[in-house]
Amino acid sequence: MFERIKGLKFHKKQDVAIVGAGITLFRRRMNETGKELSYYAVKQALEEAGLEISDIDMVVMGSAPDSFDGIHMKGEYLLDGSGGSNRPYMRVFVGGGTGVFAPIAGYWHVASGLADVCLVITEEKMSSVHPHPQSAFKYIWDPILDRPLNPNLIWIFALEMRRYMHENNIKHEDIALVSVKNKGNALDHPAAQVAEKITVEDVLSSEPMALPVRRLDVSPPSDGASALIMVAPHIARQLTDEPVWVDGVGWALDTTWWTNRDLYFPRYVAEAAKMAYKMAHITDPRKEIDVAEPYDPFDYKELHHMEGLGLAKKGEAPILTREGVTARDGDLPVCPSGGLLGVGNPIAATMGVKVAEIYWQLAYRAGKRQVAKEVTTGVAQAWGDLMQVGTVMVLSNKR
Ligand SMILES: CC(=O)SCCNC(=O)CCNC(=O)[C@H](O)C(C)(C)COP(=O)(O)OP(=O)(O)OC[C@H]1O[C@@H](n2cnc3c(N)ncnc32)[C@H](O)[C@@H]1OP(=O)(O)O
Repeated sequence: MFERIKGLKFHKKQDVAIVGAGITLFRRRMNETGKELSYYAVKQALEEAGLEISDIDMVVMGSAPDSFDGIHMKGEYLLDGSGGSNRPYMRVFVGGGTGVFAPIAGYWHVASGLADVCLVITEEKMSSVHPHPQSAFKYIWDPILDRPLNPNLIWIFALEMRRYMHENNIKHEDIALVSVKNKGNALDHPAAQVAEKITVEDVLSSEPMALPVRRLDVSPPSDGASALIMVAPHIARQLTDEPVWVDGVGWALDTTWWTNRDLYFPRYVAEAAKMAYKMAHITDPRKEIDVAEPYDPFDYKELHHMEGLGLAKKGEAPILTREGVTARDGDLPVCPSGGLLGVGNPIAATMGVKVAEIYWQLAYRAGKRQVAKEVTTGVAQAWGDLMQVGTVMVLSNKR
């Protein structure tokens, strides 16, 4: 098969299905190593797929900066817990975008025909960083122009949130609704760290971090792991009557210079989505996507990313949220998992609340989190790196 995606030539040997997923509890897990967390997630995914570790052809590991676990070359460190020994194993990494980039790399392995069964495992252990995970973020910036300003992520997101609010004339109340929705949805997620029934007033009166950002606008640092099993069609048909297929993948990185991007719109997500939608033959995402998991480490980011994904026009995502369209029983459920705001944010391991959640929704295996409407197509997206990467995957339960 030959497809051409936005100037790229792509030879697909076979389709790719997801047949199992696993996720650990997201918490400060000081007593367990990253290897142990990885093992728990892999075991759960294999059990769901009905496979043994000996059935795995290749392993893709995704994890964000080494400094979180405090172990240089952490891919090698995590190899044993990830089931990667004595088979082809690779680590991929685009910071916070890794939770969707790792399954994109799993897709390459199977779609190219190199593997029929690929295990994708993502892990993060942020509690290892002293005095606080924010101190590790300090070292991701340009050493000459950015670092002397001593930025942390909260400080940077305050700039971006302010710009988004200003450009689209959006009030903090409208943004806070995302936190209320996602923390409420997370009450039904067994892995959740900060699930809570809260109000807009709770968000607006929570501790100021770097205004306009307040504590309840923000996801917490977490430890955790998640896993996915991606297989060729002939294996999928042996394992399940309900495989979920990868229809499109896309990724894009914008410049790392803050001054050269307009922070009100995530162009990197729009470029990544364009690539994934083209591959999935999606021309009108608002109509054709039934359920979405955009990346939501901060409440305004869900809105920002919905607009980047073409699920809402620029400045329209807060209106859809206010009207209940994005609720779990709405016309376009967004973050039915509870997202990073409710389940937690162990950076790369959020694959378990993004791609895995869309897989569970499309396989009708999401239990209490299952959205009310009938679903055939969903999109998962992640963001991060130096806050300029978009990674997108479109899934569907139809062939
Ligand atoms: C690409 C991306 O994903 S970008 C986003 C990357 N992630 C981040 O930047 C993390 C952002 N959040 C934070 O750094 C922190 O939440 C802060 C700085 C806002 C608050 O941190 P602190 O007040 O120092 O809290 P600290 O991290 O010490 O945790 C203390 C407790 O509060 C909880 N907590 C921390 N932050 C939050 C939060 N935002 N919401 C709810 N609970 C929280 C923790 O779970 C912890 O509970 P535990 O003791 O039971 O484990």
